[in-house]
Amino acid sequence: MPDQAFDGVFEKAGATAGTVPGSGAVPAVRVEGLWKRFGQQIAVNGIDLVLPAGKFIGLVGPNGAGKTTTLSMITGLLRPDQGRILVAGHDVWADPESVAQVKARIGILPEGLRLFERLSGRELLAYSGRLRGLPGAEVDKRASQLLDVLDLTGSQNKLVVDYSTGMRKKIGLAAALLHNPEVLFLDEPFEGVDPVSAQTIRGVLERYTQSGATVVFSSHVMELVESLCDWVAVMAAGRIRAQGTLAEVRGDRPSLQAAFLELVGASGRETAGESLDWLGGGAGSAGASGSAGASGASGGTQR
Ligand SMILES: Nc1ncnc2c1ncn2[C@@H]1O[C@H](COP(=O)(O)OP(=O)(O)OP(=O)(O)O)[C@@H](O)[C@H]1O
Repeated sequence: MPDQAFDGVFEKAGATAGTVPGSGAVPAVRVEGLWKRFGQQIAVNGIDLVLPAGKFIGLVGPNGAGKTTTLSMITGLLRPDQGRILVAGHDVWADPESVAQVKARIGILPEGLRLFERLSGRELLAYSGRLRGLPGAEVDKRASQLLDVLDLTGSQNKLVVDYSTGMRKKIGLAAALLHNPEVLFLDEPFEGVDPVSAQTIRGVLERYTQSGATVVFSSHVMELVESLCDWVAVMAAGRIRAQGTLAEVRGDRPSLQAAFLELVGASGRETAGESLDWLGGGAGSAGASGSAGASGASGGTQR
């Protein structure tokens, strides 16, 4: 869990950008008419999105909804076909210079995280910090604090290639936080992370948002989003189905999960699988007509 030792990293979130995150004046992200197509597939279908600063924001949607594509365009990794994106008031795709300016203000933990495998965890942080232009002593201090809080001090000299999935998420998160960004984008940050590490990550992120910074993360786990986020955007089939405070998106449904299923048109899927009447024991696994020979070399022996 974050403690006093961590104050130095987050106490002036966004100070390097010269703005006051969380003031409410400028949204962390504003997206207007955003489109992305891959061949015949429309991944992002003309979306508008406003994500307020200083919030813990969940971007949720079923598989293939367009979440990763949207986050990639917002973070300057993938060029949109059409539309405008402002991050902390800066137009991401206006020109090459603006992409660089936005990248300096944000941190990213992307999907399918690719790290420099032949560096140790500590070397990776040192490299990330220097790449961000931080002085060496400051990088050392922050790296030590992050390694400590994320329970990686004991593994700091191990090569990243030898890290477990959860350790990779944590060192990736540390690298994304090191320069104290204004907005942090995380694609499935809790995937493959054990409950103890998840709790640690959660504590770090909560503290970070309390300092005025913004976290935008994608997830499939509604309970997690419901317990962490104060703002939610629901995406399906390349469109935004709902966006607003957790209470607004949930409406009068009993849970975010219920609201989500309704919003993405998946209510009533509880009976999905009924057509798989051959699946499972005791349902006549040999089949109705003449399949015993194909499936039952043991001569129809049933266990
Ligand atoms: N590089 C690509 N080339 C072709 N199609 C792509 C590419 N990237 C994404 N897509 C398609 O765009 C759609 C949206 O994909 P995306 O990865 O953004 O969804 P997602 O919401 O992040 O899904 P998941 O929750 O499964 O990670 C999908 O139909 C996907 O197949």
